[in-house]
Amino acid sequence: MSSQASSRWLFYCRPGFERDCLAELIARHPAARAIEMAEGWGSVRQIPPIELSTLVFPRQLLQWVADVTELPSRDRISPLLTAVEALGQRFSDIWFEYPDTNEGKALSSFCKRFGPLFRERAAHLLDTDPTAPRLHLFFPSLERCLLAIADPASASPWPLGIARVKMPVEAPSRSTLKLAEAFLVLVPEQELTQRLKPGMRAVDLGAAPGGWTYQLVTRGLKVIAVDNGPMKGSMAGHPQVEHQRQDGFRYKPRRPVDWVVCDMVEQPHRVAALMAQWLAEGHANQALFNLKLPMKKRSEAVADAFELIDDKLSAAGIRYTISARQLYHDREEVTVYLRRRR
Ligand SMILES: C[S@@+](CC[C@H](N)C(=O)[O-])C[C@H]1O[C@@H](n2cnc3c(N)ncnc32)[C@H](O)[C@@H]1O
Repeated sequence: MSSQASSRWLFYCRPGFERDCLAELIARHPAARAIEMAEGWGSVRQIPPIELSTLVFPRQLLQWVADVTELPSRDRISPLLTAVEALGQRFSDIWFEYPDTNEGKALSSFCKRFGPLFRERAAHLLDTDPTAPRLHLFFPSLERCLLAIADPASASPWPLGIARVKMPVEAPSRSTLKLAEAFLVLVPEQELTQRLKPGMRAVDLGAAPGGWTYQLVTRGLKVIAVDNGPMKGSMAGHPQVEHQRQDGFRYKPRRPVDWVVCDMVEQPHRVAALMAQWLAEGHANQALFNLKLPMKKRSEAVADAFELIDDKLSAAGIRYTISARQLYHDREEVTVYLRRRR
């Protein structure tokens, strides 16, 4: 059984944050309505196309085109192929996806087996043009598949919307993964090597035990690590690291640095105000920081932090760009990249 519609959107997110996605979409487009909400994903209607990079909670946003239900276990390929052919389009690629949940793990094994078999039968629907739309076959269960389409230029370039990063063995904490992922997701790929390069200087506020500092050091930066706690492992006494045992809310560098990063566990409005102050006073041109979220009204807390940053930077006459995302390695928090524009 298959049904089609064209003005619907499918989003993926961290399980438990579906309502935050919806709140964010409604804040942007008050006419937006939920069609379906499930663990780790949801579908909405009545919103015009939105750039994923301007959203915080969704990891992926795709145009929802069809819903194929009652897939028979003996042959899931035929009904799906019929539904895909009915779209009358060719695709640069086909991705096989599932919710990022415990149940999704079983679906992941299924997708690994099913993907190559389906792709073989759907070879005539593939286009060599890499800018052609990408087809996503999203399996909420073994019996159901949502067909959705991505514009490869604006959708997340990672399966499930998750940029996988490897845990480096020498990093002193798992938090290191957060900063590694943030650089991939929040800094435009073509700009990363210019904006983050050897010889630059950074301040890491709330640095201990040193996972974020490690990411900066391995990219050739010199880091002032501010924390009353000890730096550990490879980051203790490292020649590129100057450890300052000071309060991160009071510390200011003697001369401007290229980056300030901040992972202090604090109220989001305090961190937002501090980061805006760093840019407004010219201590750094780029800031990357975490905002720890409250239990409720999380999208409002992010919007309030953005407003506070805008008030402070506008008052100082500073033009800036800001983007934020709840990363795969973020739990009850989001990561923000704030950059002064010349
Ligand atoms: C989540 S941990 C940081 C982990 C670190 N980013 C890493 O990757 O290893 C938070 C750190 O912030 C520090 N912190 C909290 N409040 C602070 C303050 N006011 N000044 C300096 N450090 C602070 C804590 O001591 C703690 O080490």
